[in-house]
Amino acid sequence: MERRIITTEVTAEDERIETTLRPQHLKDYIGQERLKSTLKIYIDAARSRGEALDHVLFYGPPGLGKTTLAGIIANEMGVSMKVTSGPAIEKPGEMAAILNNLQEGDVLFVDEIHRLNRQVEEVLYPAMEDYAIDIMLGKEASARSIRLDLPHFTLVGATTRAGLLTAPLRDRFGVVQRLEFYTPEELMVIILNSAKVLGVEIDRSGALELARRSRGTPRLANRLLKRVRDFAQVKYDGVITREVTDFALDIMDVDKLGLDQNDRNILLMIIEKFSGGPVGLDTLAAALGEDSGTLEDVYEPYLLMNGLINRTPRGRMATEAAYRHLGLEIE
Ligand SMILES: Nc1ncnc2c1ncn2[C@@H]1O[C@H](COP(=O)(O)OP(=O)(O)OP(=O)(O)O)[C@@H](O)[C@H]1O
Ligand SMILES: [Mg+2]
Repeated sequence: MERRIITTEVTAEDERIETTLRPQHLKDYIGQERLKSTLKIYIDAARSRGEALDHVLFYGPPGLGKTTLAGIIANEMGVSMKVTSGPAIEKPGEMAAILNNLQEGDVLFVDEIHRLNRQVEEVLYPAMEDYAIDIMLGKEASARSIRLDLPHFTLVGATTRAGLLTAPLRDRFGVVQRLEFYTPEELMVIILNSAKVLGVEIDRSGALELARRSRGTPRLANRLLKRVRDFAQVKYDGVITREVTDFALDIMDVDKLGLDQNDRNILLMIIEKFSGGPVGLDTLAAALGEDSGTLEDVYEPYLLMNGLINRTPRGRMATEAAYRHLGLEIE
């Protein structure tokens, strides 16, 4: 698929602005109310006992704030955070070294944790359960393993693909939390905050419209805010209003629901090529030239949430709302 402004993948530009826009404390983190109140209880309890927080797994679509939450946990616990990711660690020894360098209470954040290979993952089992690693010394007949104690630490794992996590790994997390899409009202608050940090002038109706078209995703909201600001500066007097937002997002091909051409292509494919469905995930992915995992975890959740597609035992179906949204007649 074509490169899109509304991609939820991290771009180089995002990396720069995300560090400045990322909330540092729970009280500044907008939305995810249920998750926040649960987390707050665990954090307060661990702190009052003077213990490390239990291991936490965050899952959900990209750009909803998993990495941000990991940082917040470290800040709230008053500890440091070490960051790594599933694909970055190739050998068990590398994981053992990372674990061995942690300080008491530290947060180890493992992004894309579903991509750890099996041997590396096995190092985590005793580490998470008993705060220990087993190290093999010697070879073959003379081989023996010694157990090395680790400081009590908190593993925070993040994944967009919870279904790919192995059961033994998933079971070792005491806290498992799913991130939800944000409401337009929540995104509006995030946008107004970001605008302040970026020194952009925006009015409430501009912010709300931008929020409605950001696919429930803060990362997109921040990215679209920056693009709309460019339009406001060049074409208008610098202030982002509803009119500027509409103008800019229409040009960027982001529609009223926040769908872009790629999202609409998925709906059109189901409707036109597969008579509205049902069509199996793999068949649909092949027809679109897209990876089925990406289709399922990146594109589908938002379409599902908006009631544009249904998942049935026989495959995906376009709903009446999808026909209506695209201005098509139901056959
Ligand atoms: N609740 C929030 N309040 C304010 N800003 C937020 C919130 N959640 C996320 N953001 C903003 O969105 C950006 C993306 O969030 P983050 O990087 O934490 O997402 P993620 O879930 O880790 O995504 P990925 O799955 O792609 O790694 C952050 O830099 C931050 O600016
Ligand atoms: Mg992240």
